[in-house]
Amino acid sequence: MEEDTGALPRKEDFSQWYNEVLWRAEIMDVRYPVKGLYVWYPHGFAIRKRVYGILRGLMDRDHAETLFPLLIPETEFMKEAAHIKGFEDEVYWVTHGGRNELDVPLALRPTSETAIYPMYSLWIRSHTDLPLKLYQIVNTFRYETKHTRPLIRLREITSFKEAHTVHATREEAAVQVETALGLYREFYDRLRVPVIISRRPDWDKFPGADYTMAVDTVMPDGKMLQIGTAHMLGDHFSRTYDITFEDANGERRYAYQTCYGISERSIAATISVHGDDRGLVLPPEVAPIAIVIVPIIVGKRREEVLSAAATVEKDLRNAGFTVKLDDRDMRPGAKYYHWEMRGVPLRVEIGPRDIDANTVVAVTRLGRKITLDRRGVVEGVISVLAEFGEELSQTARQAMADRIAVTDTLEETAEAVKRGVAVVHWCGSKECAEKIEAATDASILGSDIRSDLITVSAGPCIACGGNGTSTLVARTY
Ligand SMILES: Nc1ncnc2c1ncn2[C@@H]1O[C@H](COS(=O)(=O)NC(=O)[C@@H](N)CS)[C@@H](O)[C@H]1O
Ligand SMILES: [Zn+2]
Repeated sequence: MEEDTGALPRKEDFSQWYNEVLWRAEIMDVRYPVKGLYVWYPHGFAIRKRVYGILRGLMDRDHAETLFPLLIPETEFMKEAAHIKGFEDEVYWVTHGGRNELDVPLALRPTSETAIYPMYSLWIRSHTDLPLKLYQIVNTFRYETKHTRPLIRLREITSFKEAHTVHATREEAAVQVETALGLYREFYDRLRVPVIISRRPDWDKFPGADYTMAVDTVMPDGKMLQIGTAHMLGDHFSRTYDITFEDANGERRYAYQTCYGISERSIAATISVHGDDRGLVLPPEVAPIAIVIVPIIVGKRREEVLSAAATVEKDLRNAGFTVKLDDRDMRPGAKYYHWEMRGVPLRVEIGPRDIDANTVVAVTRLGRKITLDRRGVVEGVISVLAEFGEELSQTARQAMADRIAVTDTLEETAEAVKRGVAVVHWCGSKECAEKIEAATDASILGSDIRSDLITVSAGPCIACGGNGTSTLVARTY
């Protein structure tokens, strides 16, 4: 890859910072000649592998992973009216095989309900087949007409985790939606990314769903990014795709369903929330390299320092860390710059003084310097990295808290959404929503808010004075 040249834009110029850090930290190459499609650099792919390793670990607790075809026949795709309406402008179609025109055009899956549910109809017969909880991690395709952005708004979503569950009752499906939200909260806790959960207004729900619960985070520019959704599908799709089961009394019943998805926006959020002016800052759990060892070579003790560094590298690797010993013939400062850009959480420096004192110096990516006893270096590193992870969580949580404002008037709200999310009382009516969105140049994100940073309350709608409940208003990606 191209070598580092010059400083990054400051993080407060977030848009430029984000674009530049993607290539300087070797995450994505955006030069692929199809709009909305991008290429994973190996370093970015290694981060993706760890992020989705965490997600798989959580999903595999009580889901089974599977894989459905990419191509969906028009006959199946066109069955669910609301679903089609929501996706008809976004679907890519395959119309030819070679020079032969296909008798049935095939959709590239924008999401997989219409690929999966005809098969669920064949598989599900009895209540003993329920609940069925499957997921897949695939690429999906959406002909996004808004501004595309790497990891954030793609035409090929390369890392689309979609879960599709089937239940005997609406109540059980509703519980599953809550379970999915708990799983997403746990996933984002592991990425040290703070989230706010809310229920999307009806006009923003998933096409064909009863309701949509969304997981959002505040980005450094104050805009909200939707980084996960969980949908209650009710029995809409089971009636369309004839997913029925025989209940305990032998009655044939329509099933109730949910689906919930996460994409590489999870990685966009991790990069954006934790990064700083020197580049990536990665939580230890997702860092391809957790520790870089930099030997401080002075004068004639070069060999001694290098061999001491190699021993520490061996000890840390045997303890299970991914460690890199950077023995390149470069100034230490240039090495620090290189690894800070790539978000390595911990640097361990070893020089002649450390050998004599039988210590090593640990420096976290956030600049905390700790001298560790050489003998206890593994235990020392374990606790420094644990504290580092906690520090990331707290810093990110505080940054989000600083961008949440409770506002009582349209004017205050219009101000607040310039730098973050406003919590207002809204009566739930469409006309008031339009008034609020027009006055603030922002969007109603949702009510039924779940966040320990926000106290939900009732109060006069800021547009009409009627009975309102706490609702999020913010600019969005
Ligand atoms: N164009 C896109 N690029 C990147 N991520 C996207 C894009 N569109 C949606 N997402 C992400 O994918 C998540 C799931 O997409 S969705 O449309 O809301 N839901 C579904 O497709 C359901 N079938 C859940 S599996 C969204 O919450 C959002 O975080
Ligand atoms: Zn109102």
